[in-house]
Amino acid sequence: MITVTQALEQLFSLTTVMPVEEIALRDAHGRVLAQEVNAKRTQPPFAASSMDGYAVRRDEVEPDVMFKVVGESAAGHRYVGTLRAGQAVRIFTGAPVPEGADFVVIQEDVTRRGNLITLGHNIDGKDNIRPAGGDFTQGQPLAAPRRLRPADIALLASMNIARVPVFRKPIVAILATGDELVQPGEAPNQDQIIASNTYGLAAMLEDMGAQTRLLPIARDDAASLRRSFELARGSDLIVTIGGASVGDHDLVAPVAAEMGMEQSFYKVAMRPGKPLMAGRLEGAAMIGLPGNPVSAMVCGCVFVVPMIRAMLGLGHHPAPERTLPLAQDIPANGPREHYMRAHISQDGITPAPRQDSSLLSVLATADALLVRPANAPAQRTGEIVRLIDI
Ligand SMILES: Nc1nc2c(c(=O)[nH]1)N[C@H]1C(S)=C(S)[C@@H](COP(=O)(O)OP(=O)(O)OC[C@H]3O[C@@H](n4cnc5c(N)ncnc54)[C@H](O)[C@@H]3O)O[C@H]1N2
Ligand code: MOO
Repeated sequence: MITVTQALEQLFSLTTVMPVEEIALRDAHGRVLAQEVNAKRTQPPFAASSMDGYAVRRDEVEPDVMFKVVGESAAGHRYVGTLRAGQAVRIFTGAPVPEGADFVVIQEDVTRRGNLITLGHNIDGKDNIRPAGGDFTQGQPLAAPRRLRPADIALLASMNIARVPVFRKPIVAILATGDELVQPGEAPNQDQIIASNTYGLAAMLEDMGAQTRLLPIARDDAASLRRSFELARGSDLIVTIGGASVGDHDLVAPVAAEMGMEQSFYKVAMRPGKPLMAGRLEGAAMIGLPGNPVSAMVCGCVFVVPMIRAMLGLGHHPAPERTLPLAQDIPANGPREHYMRAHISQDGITPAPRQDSSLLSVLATADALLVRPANAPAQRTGEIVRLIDI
């Protein structure tokens, strides 16, 4: 059996970076910027007032000094003309500062009578002016690759970039197998259960930027599986769920092999997730996840999400980890790396008491996967351990 790190390396080598497409800014949230883009303008394009008040000349600002108000500069409508000695221009937040002015007195520090203003006594040295280009200048880059967050979308809009080059979403076909499975909403017979991890994985991978296709559930026979694999054609990644172990009805590997799958590996020294397989099928990467719902979801987090990130040009990185102290003693680990469903509190991290890989209710209420290396010794409360937030 290979290690999780070795398996991840092999999975990355099965991936290719998606081609670039150009999309409307409105659709770009969450997408990965594929090429550096450059600001098409300078922001602000003019020196702008940051407050509502009066634009004047700094060298004339003193308590009790009077100015004559000669006009107005509003956002979108500048004052045309040059400010002369003894003059003030009424100005509003975001408006261009008139020629000749280099200071804005806020209106709270001014008394106005008709066209005359008198300055008060509380004026500090702050000019209340945002210089031209104070945010960014024309040509300023936004570097790629980068997953576009809401603040990036606002910045790109401000840069007047209406169309954005992004990596195409990888198309992921998700294929569940098993005579016992029916779709949510259907009526199972007494021996059947509901296909669950298909839906969980689709949600997880869509969150990461994939486009998923849920294929019809394949029955436990070679012909049905073959038909499902054929429906997966045209996808960039095929994720199968179940049928990966050693039972008489575990047909994924033999059917995929018969269809030409070049296998990279089978079985990883991890818990849950041991009967994981991967390879290449008709130009697409393929990963076969174990059927146990928690095993499939843990493998999704540890392997499939990093593959999607790699396909989106974000590099070859394992799921991000951090560390916390243990909130209780834990026993030694066995020979497989263990991804324990765990809870986080002020005291640190605590593994859930039940770790069976069928328990979705435990996974759904967990905060993290506590990562225990193979053969880790028993550890005491307060010792530092690794975890993946989920
Ligand atoms: N003799 C051995 N038996 C098993 C071994 C082993 O090494 N020797 N490994 C065990 C481990 S570990 C795992 S994990 C499972 C993986 O088995 P499969 O990948 O073949 O999965 P299935 O047998 O098809 O299903 C397992 C379990 O999960 C349920 N399932 C499957 N698909 C779904 C789905 N889409 N949604 C919800 N639940 C699903 C299925 O009904 C089974 O209960 O093998 C062990 N056995
Ligand atoms: O590896 Mo299985 O995924 O332990 O339940």
